Amino acid sequence: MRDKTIGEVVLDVRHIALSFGGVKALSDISFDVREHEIRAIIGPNGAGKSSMLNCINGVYQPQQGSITLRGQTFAHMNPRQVAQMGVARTFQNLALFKGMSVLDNLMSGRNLKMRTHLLQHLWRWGAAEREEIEHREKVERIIDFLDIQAYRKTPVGRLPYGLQKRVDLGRALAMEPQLLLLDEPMAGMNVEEKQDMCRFILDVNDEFGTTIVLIEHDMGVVMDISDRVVVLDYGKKIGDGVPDEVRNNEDVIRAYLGTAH
Ligand SMILES: Nc1ncnc2c1ncn2[C@@H]1O[C@H](COP(=O)(O)OP(=O)(O)OP(=O)(O)O)[C@@H](O)[C@H]1O
Repeated sequence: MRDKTIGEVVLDVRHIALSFGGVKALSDISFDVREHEIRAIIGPNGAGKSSMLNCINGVYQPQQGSITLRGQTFAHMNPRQVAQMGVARTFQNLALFKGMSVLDNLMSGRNLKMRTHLLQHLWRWGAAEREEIEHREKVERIIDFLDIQAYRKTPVGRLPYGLQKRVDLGRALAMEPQLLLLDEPMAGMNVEEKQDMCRFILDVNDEFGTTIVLIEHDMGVVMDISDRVVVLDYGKKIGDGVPDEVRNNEDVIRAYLGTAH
């Protein structure tokens, strides 16, 4: 494990329950995430991982439980409010504008950070221009960091899937998040692309100090990079701890042997 300092609890999930009609997607789920951690949520298909992430970023409203983000507890917060609290997210099926360039997609990630609005643009050209330059500089830094300079003008839809996932990570990073939620960032990638993505996740964590919650159904991929792992199965938490504890947990072994993973 790398040498790094794990801090205070920044996200505290308590007794979350979520149902869709008769389907219990999540039952009494509790776990916490500490500053600077890479925290994985793993589990077989349908275990409730995406539902959990959707509760954290305000897309789903759980019927029970609470989520505390940097000391602020919320029952009903919408995704925009959560984003304004410094939480960014990538999506399993990508949330990119396929016809737009890499650069413009990354600029779209800075929307929340833009202070000057249309009216101000009309009255205060200078301020708006300065702000635009500042945003572009931030985005250019992310482009360098993710090593995608060669594609900055390319429409995202023309890029191979692995690179599109990297751009989606860049769009989330453009929000300068304190907490980054990654929804299966390695899904659908070949081995080399997975290694690259692991490297970028570790670098984001190291260089920006970003706390990361990562969901994945492939246990092997996340074990090397995660500080602690929560395991869900059929909406219940069956394991929680450092990778070695989770690897040797009998309930976890049983859940994974019972599936095709
Ligand atoms: N919007 C929804 N409406 C109805 N049922 C849902 C909805 N979202 C999730 N579910 C159900 O909740 C359960 C958990 O699904 P979820 O997508 O959270 O699991 P997952 O662990 O992310 O699975 P996967 O690895 O396949 O993405 C499943 O039974 C799923 O069918």
